[in-house]
Amino acid sequence: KTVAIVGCPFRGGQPKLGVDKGPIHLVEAGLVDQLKELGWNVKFDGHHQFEEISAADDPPIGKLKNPRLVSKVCESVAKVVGGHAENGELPLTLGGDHSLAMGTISGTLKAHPDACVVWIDAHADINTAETTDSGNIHGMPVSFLIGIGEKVSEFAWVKPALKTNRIVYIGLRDIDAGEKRILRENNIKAFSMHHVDKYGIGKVVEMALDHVNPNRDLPIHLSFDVDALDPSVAPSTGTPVRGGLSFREGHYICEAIWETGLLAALDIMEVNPSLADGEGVAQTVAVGCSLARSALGETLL
Ligand SMILES: N[C@@H](CC/C=C/[B-](O)(O)O)C(=O)O
Ligand SMILES: [Mn+2]
Ligand SMILES: [Mn+2]
Ligand SMILES: [Mn+2]
Repeated sequence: KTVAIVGCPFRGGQPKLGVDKGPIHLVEAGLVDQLKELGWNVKFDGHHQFEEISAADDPPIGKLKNPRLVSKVCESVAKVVGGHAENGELPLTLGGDHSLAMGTISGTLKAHPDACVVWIDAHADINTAETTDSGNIHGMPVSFLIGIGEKVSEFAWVKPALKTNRIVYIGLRDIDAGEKRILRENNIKAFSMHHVDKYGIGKVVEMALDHVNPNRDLPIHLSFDVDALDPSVAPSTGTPVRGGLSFREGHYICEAIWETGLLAALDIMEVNPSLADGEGVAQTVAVGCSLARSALGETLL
């Protein structure tokens, strides 16, 4: 089996510097060799170089910031991820901010139209152009993927290919009012940290998969935003929120998804190596690598 690492040094979906350095830190922590150790044939053709669009050429559209840049980058990522998936490889996208998931999931759905999405995050990332307060597009990718909200012509390439019953969230705890309404109105299944506390992570993952993959026969795209983890576990990330997943809960999710044998694509997003102190950065990068390993077959026994 081949895993294709797609390094995406991109920060245009959010304002903090440094998240574009996530991929290089993850690779330099030894991720390629770690995956080879697990028996994977690893394809890594270097980090993608995204063409810049100057701020002067990319004024906000409504509230949306860097819209043309985000759109262009995500469109190219969709082609790359879709290409790897169509080659029968497993694309492992390293972010970079979570707006990239507009590209990765579009790519996966092109190769696997019946794929379901397991979205691990403190946030729902489902704001539309109308509901966003920040205008940061890393808070919006899911709305484009399911095709809700006013159309933004720059994003016309994003097909509404994700059905609302094919996505499930785990780890939510910082949702905007508009997003709560969208989740409710679209009957989108979401397991917050309340549910994790109430049922335990094992039951939550089972219920999540029962919802999006009842017969365990659909390919799974796992999109993991490291801010789903508690900030004590992954401090170096742009939008940390207290009360998150423990180290083990995060890794359990990845192990359980691997156990299904249905993993088709993986995103490890929002590692920003420029925010915490040295120890916190090393810890966050190491957890990004270990989550990837767990999702790709590393077991404890
Ligand atoms: N909901 C907030 C936060 C978005 C967080 C995005 B992240 O999950 O990708 O970190 C916003 O819309 O700005
Ligand atoms: Mn490539
Ligand atoms: Mn996110
Ligand atoms: Mn998040």
